[in-house]
Amino acid sequence: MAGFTVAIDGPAASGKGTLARHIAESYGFHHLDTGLTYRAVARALLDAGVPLDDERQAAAIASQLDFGGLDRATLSAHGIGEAASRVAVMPQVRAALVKAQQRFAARPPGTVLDGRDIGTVVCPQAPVKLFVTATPEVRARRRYDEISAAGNGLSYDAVLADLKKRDARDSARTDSPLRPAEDAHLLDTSEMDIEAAFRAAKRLIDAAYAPGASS
Ligand SMILES: Nc1ncnc2c1ncn2[C@@H]1O[C@H](COP(=O)(O)OP(=O)(O)OP(=O)(O)O)[C@@H](O)[C@H]1O
Ligand SMILES: Nc1ccn([C@@H]2O[C@H](COP(=O)(O)O)[C@@H](O)[C@H]2O)c(=O)n1
Repeated sequence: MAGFTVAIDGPAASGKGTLARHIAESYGFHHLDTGLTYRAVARALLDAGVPLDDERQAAAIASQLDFGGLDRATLSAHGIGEAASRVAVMPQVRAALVKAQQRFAARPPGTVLDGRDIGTVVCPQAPVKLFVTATPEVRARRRYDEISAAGNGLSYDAVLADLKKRDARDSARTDSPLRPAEDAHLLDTSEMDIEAAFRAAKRLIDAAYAPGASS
């Protein structure tokens, strides 16, 4: 019996991961930040001194990735996002990761996956799809605050430029570009705090989710 899946997509630093974690905690669902899977492949290539565009080696790493060992604290470093988005253009890497992400998505009683292609490719049958956005300036401000609080010295302008560059690459790639699924609910959090975004998502989930029933 398949579990209930909440599919969350959106551009960098839109707040999709924060929202996904709140939903998972509130409903007792398993959460997968699929961005970490692309980041882990990029990290492994960088550590091994392998060029980021070596599709064969990248796909081999992707097909053996241990989803249980993804360490958000180290992989979420700002610089790895750029490397991950270069790795994420390669179809063989995506195919390997999507297969494992789909296995994860079937876990009972339910799952929340966040990324760029969850509603369109990984879980097109998900009963609830959210596309989380905010203006580039708001997203850059949030990410800048996060990076500054961690003691790192990037300027706001550098963060904004990085986010725009990564969003452009993610949206323009041929395989599984960043875009909302046709049946996704748009959630613009530019003027919402984390709690308001969660309340809006909860209304949509509660309208579709009956605990104990299969999806
Ligand atoms: N609605 C919100 N209001 C204010 N701050 C928020 C909101 N949502 C998220 N944040 C903050 O913005 C930053 C980015 O959020 P988060 O990491 O969830 O984004 P993301 O879309 O998952 O990013 P990435 O694509 O890099 O994985 C975090 O510091 C988070 O605490
Ligand atoms: N489903 C996904 C998730 C992520 N990516 C790529 O990984 C990069 C890093 O993701 P974050 O969510 O951690 O920022 C992202 O820029 C994408 O290139 C993806 O393609 N598909």
